[in-house]
Amino acid sequence: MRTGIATVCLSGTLKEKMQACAIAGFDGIEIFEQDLVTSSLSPEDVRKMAADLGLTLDLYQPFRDFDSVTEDLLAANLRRAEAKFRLMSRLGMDTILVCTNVATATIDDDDLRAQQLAALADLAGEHGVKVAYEALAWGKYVNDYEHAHRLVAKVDHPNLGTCLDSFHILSRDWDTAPIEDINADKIFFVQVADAPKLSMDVLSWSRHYRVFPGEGQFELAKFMGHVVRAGYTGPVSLEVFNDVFRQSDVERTAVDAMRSLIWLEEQSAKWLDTNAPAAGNAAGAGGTQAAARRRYPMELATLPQVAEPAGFNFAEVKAADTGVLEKVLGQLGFEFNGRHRTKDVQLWTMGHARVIINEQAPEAAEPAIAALGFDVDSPVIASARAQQLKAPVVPRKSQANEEVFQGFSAPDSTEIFLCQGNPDGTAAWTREFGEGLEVPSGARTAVIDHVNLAQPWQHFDEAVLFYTSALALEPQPYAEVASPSGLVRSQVMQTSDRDVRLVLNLAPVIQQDGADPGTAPRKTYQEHIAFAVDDLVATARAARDRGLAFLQIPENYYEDLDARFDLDPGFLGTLRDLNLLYDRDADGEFLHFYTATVGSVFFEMVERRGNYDGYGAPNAPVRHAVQYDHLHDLTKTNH
Ligand SMILES: O=C(O)c1ccc(O)c(O)c1
Ligand SMILES: [Mg+2]
Repeated sequence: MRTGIATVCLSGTLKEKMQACAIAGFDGIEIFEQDLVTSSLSPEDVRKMAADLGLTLDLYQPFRDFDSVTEDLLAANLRRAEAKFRLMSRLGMDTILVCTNVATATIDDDDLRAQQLAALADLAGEHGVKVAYEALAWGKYVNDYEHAHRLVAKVDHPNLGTCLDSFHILSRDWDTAPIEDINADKIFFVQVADAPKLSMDVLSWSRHYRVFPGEGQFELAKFMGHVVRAGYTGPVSLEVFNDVFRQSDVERTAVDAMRSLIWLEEQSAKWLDTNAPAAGNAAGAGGTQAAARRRYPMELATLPQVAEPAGFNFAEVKAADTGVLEKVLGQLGFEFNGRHRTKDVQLWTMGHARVIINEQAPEAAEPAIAALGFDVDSPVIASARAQQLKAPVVPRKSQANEEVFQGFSAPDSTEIFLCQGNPDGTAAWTREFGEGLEVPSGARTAVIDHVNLAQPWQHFDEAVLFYTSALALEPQPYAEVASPSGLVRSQVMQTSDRDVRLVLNLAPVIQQDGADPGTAPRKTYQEHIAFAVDDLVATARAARDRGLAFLQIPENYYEDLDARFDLDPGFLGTLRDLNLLYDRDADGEFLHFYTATVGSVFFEMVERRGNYDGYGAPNAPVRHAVQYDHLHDLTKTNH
């Protein structure tokens, strides 16, 4: 699959964008007109720079508001087009995207449109240019790819073809199956973008909220499957208008973009292998699906295959002064299992929940989540996959006879380790802390239930794709939770059996009182690790007896809880007494409590009753508000 990206996806100057695209490994780029017009580089410079960087210049775009116009306007539009064709010849480019008219169209007549497009194609032919006609989802008269292609077919000119853009097609819910019926020679270009499902006008959605494949909710593998079956072999090029990507680090965004195409290529191959072509498609006849896929002219690379992770292997917290972490874990009921024989780390366990306290933090570093270990079938295969998806490798020192973990840095800089757990729930590496520390047991008592990681605003989408593609977690639609410092976007990534649940939170940055203006706001991201136990009330009582500082829940919460659930007064009293939170739905019940925050980390204990599958979402605003209050109290007493 030839990969491409439109310069409009990235921040920086045209030169910076081109360099970042080459570093990330793209085959070619689309030049977005504004990037050229505003550049100090001459078209000849751009042509040379692209050649030097090994990038092909695949598409010049957009050319707007051409068709469905009066005769006067048509003449002006042809003149405008000719100027662009001349420019393209200086750039050494041969394909231009012409999008359907949104602004100046006044005549809704397909015959007239076809005549006008034919005139454009004739002119393009004189300049050796190919016109790729794209239906914008908000085009005045033409906003559907099949309509645009009917016009292309009607004109039947070698210099006029179709541009398929997944956003315009999937945002309108158009059926993608008819793409297969388009003559491949007539598909001049394919653009891909994903997007979250939002209910807003399609223009604003398209201009601000597109994301890279795998970061939204469109069925892009299916879209691509139909494109491949049509016989298309040209570039598959990202065109993502996104406010965040356009202001974040250009090289990093380009790598995120490339990862999305590598992943989409694999997903498209998988889709083709598991979906039978409609009867009559030549390549579908006989043989296996995979063999059928290989008969299509576009070659699709695949990746090392991994199953979903089977569970959390460990969580690691790090601090310069680990005393308070040790205290809190002890109060929660964790057992200290000793120190590692060669490294400055401690092991704490409760059932099969393993927490490593890492003492190798820089001076004055406050407690924070540093790493997560996941159980996978084959750490080597999973690691190969992650590396092919451009995940940055984390070196981890180890001695002879010690388990070597394959590790990667996630976009939020949490280190992700790929481990091999035992079927009895134990982990072999605990031997490095002492013999016989873990009791084998199939029971899922005291395990890591979920981990909640705060995401910097500019890396949220990248994180979703990272965990989806490298770790095979399934993203769920995101929710927004009210907090005193703003809405917190919260997205669950999980395995189908829920043995791994990761919650990504886009946390607003709180400007603390008294912070020096002009200095960067102190990060107040809070992250947490939640452990599931069998009897939360007993766990809470024991923790209270050991002196644990619970997150204090306001009385108003319990009054509201009673109003909503009509709870037994004794049970309500217990919840109130122990600062427990409660939720219930058709599937079951959820009891949980939180510890006070230490550094940027806090802990949660949960009990899931029945098949309760959530996280106590109605309680999240209460937690945020109490933590916010507490943070303010702390900053006030500091000044
Ligand atoms: O938003 C637009 O105007 C626009 C322009 C060119 C495209 O290829 C496109 O998909 C959208
Ligand atoms: Mg487009």
